[in-house]
Amino acid sequence: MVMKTYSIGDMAAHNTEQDCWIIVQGKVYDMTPFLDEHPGGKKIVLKVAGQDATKQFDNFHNQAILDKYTPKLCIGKIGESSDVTLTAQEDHEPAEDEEDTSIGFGDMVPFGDPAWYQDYESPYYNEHHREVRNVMRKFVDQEIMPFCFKWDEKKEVPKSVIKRCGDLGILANICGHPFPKKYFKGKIMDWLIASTRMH
Ligand code: HEM
Repeated sequence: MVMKTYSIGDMAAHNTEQDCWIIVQGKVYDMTPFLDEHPGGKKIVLKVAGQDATKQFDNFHNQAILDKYTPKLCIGKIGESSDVTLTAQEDHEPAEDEEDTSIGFGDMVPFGDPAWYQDYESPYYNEHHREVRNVMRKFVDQEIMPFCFKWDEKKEVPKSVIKRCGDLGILANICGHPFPKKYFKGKIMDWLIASTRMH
């Protein structure tokens, strides 16, 4: 069967929840009917609607998933002539001290997520949490996600990653309070101690 060819320019108009196309490995996928079923949630897909999401796809899935869903969702391919790239921003994460308010967290279903996902006012959810959340997200996006499938296949997480978690103060989370300070250092540790004092 001959595949319909689209240009990058055609993609831009299909960037909403009612009409959501993405490019993965040069092919065009109409995600609209699949958004509500997508196991990773619809919001993450909508972030890359109308764009080339190959990198994001590769971060979270393997080829078998693409092969399985191609007959159902693929509507064509990107034509040769499309020399413009409209790649979804990989480095979208906010700077350490900056909260990304462009989009919330979770599925944004009212009462479907914990209230703090959507950044509702809360006396308990404060700046410390937001800072820790930003650092954690950045760490996971940059240092965990790109490698997690490889580690999964090897059935082994490199020791250097555990050490890095220790250096960042993340390992302290599993120790509970009082934290064994001498083994942990870093900003997160300071925040954990500060927020524990506040509660
Ligand atoms: C052709 C397009 C896509 C299809 C068919 C698809 C399908 C799926 C499927 C079947 C899963 C469950 C995987 C599993 O259980 O192992 C999944 C999970 C997920 N997908 Fe997609 N997806 C697509 C595009 C995307 C894109 C573009 C993103 C990101 C921008 C994304 C983000 C995620 C995330 C975060 C998960 C959850 C991963 C996890 O829990 O380990 N997906 N997707």
